Amino acid sequence: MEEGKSVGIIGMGDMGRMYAKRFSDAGWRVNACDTPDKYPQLVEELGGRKNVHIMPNGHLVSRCSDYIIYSVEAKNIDEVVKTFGPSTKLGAIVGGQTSCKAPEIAAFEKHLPGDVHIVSCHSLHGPGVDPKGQPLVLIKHRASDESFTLVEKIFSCFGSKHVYLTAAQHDRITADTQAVTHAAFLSMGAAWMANRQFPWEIPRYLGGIENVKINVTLRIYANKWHVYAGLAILNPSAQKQIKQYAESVTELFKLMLAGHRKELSDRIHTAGAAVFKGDSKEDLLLKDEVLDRFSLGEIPEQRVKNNHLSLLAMVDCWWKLGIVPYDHMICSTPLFRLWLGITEYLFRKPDLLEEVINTAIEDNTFRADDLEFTFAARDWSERVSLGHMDGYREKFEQIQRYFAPRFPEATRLGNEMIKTILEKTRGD
Ligand SMILES: NC(=O)C1=CN([C@@H]2O[C@H](COP(=O)(O)OP(=O)(O)OC[C@H]3O[C@@H](n4cnc5c(N)ncnc54)[C@H](OP(=O)(O)O)[C@@H]3O)[C@@H](O)[C@H]2O)C=CC1
Ligand SMILES: O=C(O)C(=O)Cc1ccc(O)cc1
Repeated sequence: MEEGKSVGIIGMGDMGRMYAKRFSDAGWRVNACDTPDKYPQLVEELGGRKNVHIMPNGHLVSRCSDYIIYSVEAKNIDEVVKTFGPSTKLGAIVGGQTSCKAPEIAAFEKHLPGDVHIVSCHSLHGPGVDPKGQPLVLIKHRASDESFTLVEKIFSCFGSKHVYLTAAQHDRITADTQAVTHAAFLSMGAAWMANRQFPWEIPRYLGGIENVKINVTLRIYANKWHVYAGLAILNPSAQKQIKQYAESVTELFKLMLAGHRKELSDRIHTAGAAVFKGDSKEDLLLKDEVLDRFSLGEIPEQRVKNNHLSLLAMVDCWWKLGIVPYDHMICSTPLFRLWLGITEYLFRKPDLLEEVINTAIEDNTFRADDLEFTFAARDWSERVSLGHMDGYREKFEQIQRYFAPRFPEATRLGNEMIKTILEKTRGD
């Protein structure tokens, strides 16, 4: 270990704990705290762990640690850095693990003493995913080469792929990848609840890419609302993406309702050509046999057709915004790779795409589902544009309660699915 250097972690939630366990297992001294009320509980849970030192508050962590990571809610970052930043050890390095860097860097610049170095980070995966091989964004915002080298050395135990970005680049890319992906899955959950459906009980939503939709939606709703609210509402680039997604959903749905086959088909093919430029015979990111393995329900013998409005709108949205999602693979999360995997699966199979367009025009049994999905996409977009955390939370937690009984099984299956599928869709 580098001459007794220590890591401080402020915020011992899901990500902070994962970091603390991995750093301490690698031999680094970890000084960690959460809010003072959680001190006794944290001491009991982790106090006996080798190299881990639980402290009552962030002042104590800040004054004795060499690299301090704020792993708190993005919405609280200003307040927390304001409180503990002035206690930072002279010449130490400070970083944050929030999913949106504009408010985090602003808080550091505002509240940290001038002698403190700033190197921020962002693990592009949730706490239950093995960091090995996953992207880890590192932002050398205000730091000597020596400080940056120390941070890289501390993180080397993760085995993640280091991606070097500025804070602004980070926020632009994560708006394209994370924020808009989450908008799609959040809307699916909202639509299923509005129709009082549990999709794993409905043949239309079982097997193949439907499994990914269900598992990922439940995975998002099983997580904490503030993670998604933070990266949608606080990221200055995210609103535009989420708004375009809602517009794409609405416009495609109107073409379907009006039965404008040619216009719909032309638009879908134009968008597909812009996004999926490569050779259509290239290996697909996802394959049927993998997709079918992870079902929460009994897969019907005969696959039920779907018009996949959510996927068509995603490609339309990328096209309208000039986004080529493959350009972001190096900086992608597991859920983004799954999402890209299923859109690619649809658009690189011409027969399936034609079937989807026919279904969209001819099969009116989807209208109720699509209507609710369209309302949901627009409602999420409006809540994000209004910028009210409480409005976002209320909707998220209502839907969370609806799906909660299935979280344990969905999380287990989702973990397996992500592990299997990610082996095939690493971000390189
Ligand atoms: N979960 C995920 O999948 C990922 C999350 N992130 C980001 O990492 C950060 C942490 O997320 P996550 O661990 O999931 O969230 P959690 O809510 O599990 O953890 C945040 C913790 O910080 C605590 N906290 C708040 N204020 C203080 C304070 N003043 N002093 C000490 N602790 C405090 C919170 O306490 P309390 O609950 O009482 O407020 C909570 O325990 C977020 O910014 C998130 O966006 C990044 C990658 C993935
Ligand atoms: O993979 C995803 O998109 C997730 O939902 C998990 C996640 C959430 C927040 C992050 O900042 C990074 C990863």
